[in-house]
Amino acid sequence: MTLTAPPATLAVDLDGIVKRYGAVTAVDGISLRIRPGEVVALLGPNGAGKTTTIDILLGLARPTEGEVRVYGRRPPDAVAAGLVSAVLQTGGLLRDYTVEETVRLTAVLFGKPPGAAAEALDRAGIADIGKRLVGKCSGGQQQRLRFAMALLPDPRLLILDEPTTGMDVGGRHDFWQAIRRDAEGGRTVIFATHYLEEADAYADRVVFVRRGRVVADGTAAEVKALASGRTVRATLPGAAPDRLAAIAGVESAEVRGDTVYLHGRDTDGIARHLLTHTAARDLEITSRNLEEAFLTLTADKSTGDKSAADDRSHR
Ligand SMILES: Nc1ncnc2c1ncn2[C@@H]1O[C@H](COP(=O)(O)OP(=O)(O)OP(=O)(O)O)[C@@H](O)[C@H]1O
Repeated sequence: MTLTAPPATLAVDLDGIVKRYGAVTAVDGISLRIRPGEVVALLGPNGAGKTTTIDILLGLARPTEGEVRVYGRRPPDAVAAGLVSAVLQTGGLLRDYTVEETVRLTAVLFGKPPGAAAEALDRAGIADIGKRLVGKCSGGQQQRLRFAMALLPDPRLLILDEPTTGMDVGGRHDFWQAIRRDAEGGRTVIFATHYLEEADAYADRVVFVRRGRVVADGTAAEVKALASGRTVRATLPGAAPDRLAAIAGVESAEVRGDTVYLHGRDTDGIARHLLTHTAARDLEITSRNLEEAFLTLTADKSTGDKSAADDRSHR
């Protein structure tokens, strides 16, 4: 997919970003273009550079090298203009205020009319718990409160750094429902998460970061295919692994008893070969899940297609 829009219309344009803290290189050359309205998940193991990238987008850290633009502006200018806001994991809430008071106070700080507070509560899906004390809210409700507060400047870009850590399944579901509903109005959303199923379920696009670099970038389905291809499983008694590995398109072959497992990207071609040139039967083609893709892409011996990943990072 090629991006044809001029750079000024991009929500985020990171170009060759490097961030060093002394001897530590937290970000090692990230280039990423995000269009308005995209919901993008940043995934990666601990220390991959996700938070540092987010800090750079929020103007909290300055890159050592490279250029960054948020809606065509330097991050501090974009934040000052109310184009960007963030939902961070902890802090920022006063336990003895009610949910409604908290949002109203924040609206006053932003110079917004009281109606803005009611709208933000509604958008975050917490209008019904407006009278509840913040200290009595669950983790998920508190995150939706932070979301409501972040919505007050009506930002064009919303950034969330691991927003659902510690929430139960129901809380996470409700939180993401509120974010997704809001994003349907065209808001750009970037979130870092450790929950792969969240990226799979809620992001239009998944960016895998490892050691400060983008190792894969695409839809969850594309990233899964890029990372690990698919697997053809078949019953084929007496199969020799080296002959299977020689079939066009096979990247790895495994034999367990009478069952063979052939991994590759052109699984249709592999299946066709098995059916026409061997006695294989009971064929089954399966995708690996995002969890396996993640492990493959972030392992030290990555089998990810680096050149394809690089192409995608410049979309
Ligand atoms: N202020 C800092 N000073 C020194 N090193 C830092 C600083 N901030 C981050 N780092 C280092 O940079 C690397 C990237 O950290 P970062 O927090 O961006 O990763 P992350 O992907 O967000 O990880 P996690 O998922 O654990 O939050 C790590 O090795 C971290 O220790």
